[in-house]
Amino acid sequence: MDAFLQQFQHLQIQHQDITSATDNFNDDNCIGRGGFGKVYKGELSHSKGRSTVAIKRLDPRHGQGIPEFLKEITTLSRYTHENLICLLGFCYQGDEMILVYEHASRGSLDHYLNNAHLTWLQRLKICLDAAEGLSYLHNPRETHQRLIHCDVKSAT
Ligand SMILES: Nc1ncnc2c1ncn2[C@@H]1O[C@H](COP(=O)(O)OP(=O)(O)OP(=O)(O)O)[C@@H](O)[C@H]1O
Repeated sequence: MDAFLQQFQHLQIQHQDITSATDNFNDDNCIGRGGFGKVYKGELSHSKGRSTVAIKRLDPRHGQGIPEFLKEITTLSRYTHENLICLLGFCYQGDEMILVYEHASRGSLDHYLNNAHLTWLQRLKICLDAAEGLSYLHNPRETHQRLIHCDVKSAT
């Protein structure tokens, strides 16, 4: 574990910074819930500067453990594409396992797709952008292996 933390030191975020950013995981800052646990919105400093972020707090009752947490960090830190949400950092302190992502300010795609004002041209662009992101994952490069997502959806 020490070697892992050393390798990803640049992505580490202090627990105290996360509790301040979320007002101690106040439900008012909760923006969603998924397979990992609750997701909060907050502003904090991370590997790429300071911005609004999505903070995923792992809830062990959801069946995710340390191996899944470490795998998410190892995998996501290797993939960078404009159509993929970027992993900005993580916190592994005491019992806490937290992942920090770039915040998608327009929310889940399913809400966006329900917007009656969305034109067919815009819908087509969304399809192509999503396909480009997937194509990037599917094509192996020097920095990463081929990745098959297996769970692509517009929301939870
Ligand atoms: N980066 C983000 N920016 C904005 N909102 C987010 C972000 N990540 C998650 N959310 C919100 O939190 C909800 C749950 O996200 P999460 O990724 O945990 O669930 P999921 O997509 O079902 O993942 P899993 O497949 O692991 O269950 C999303 O539907 C979305 O509303």
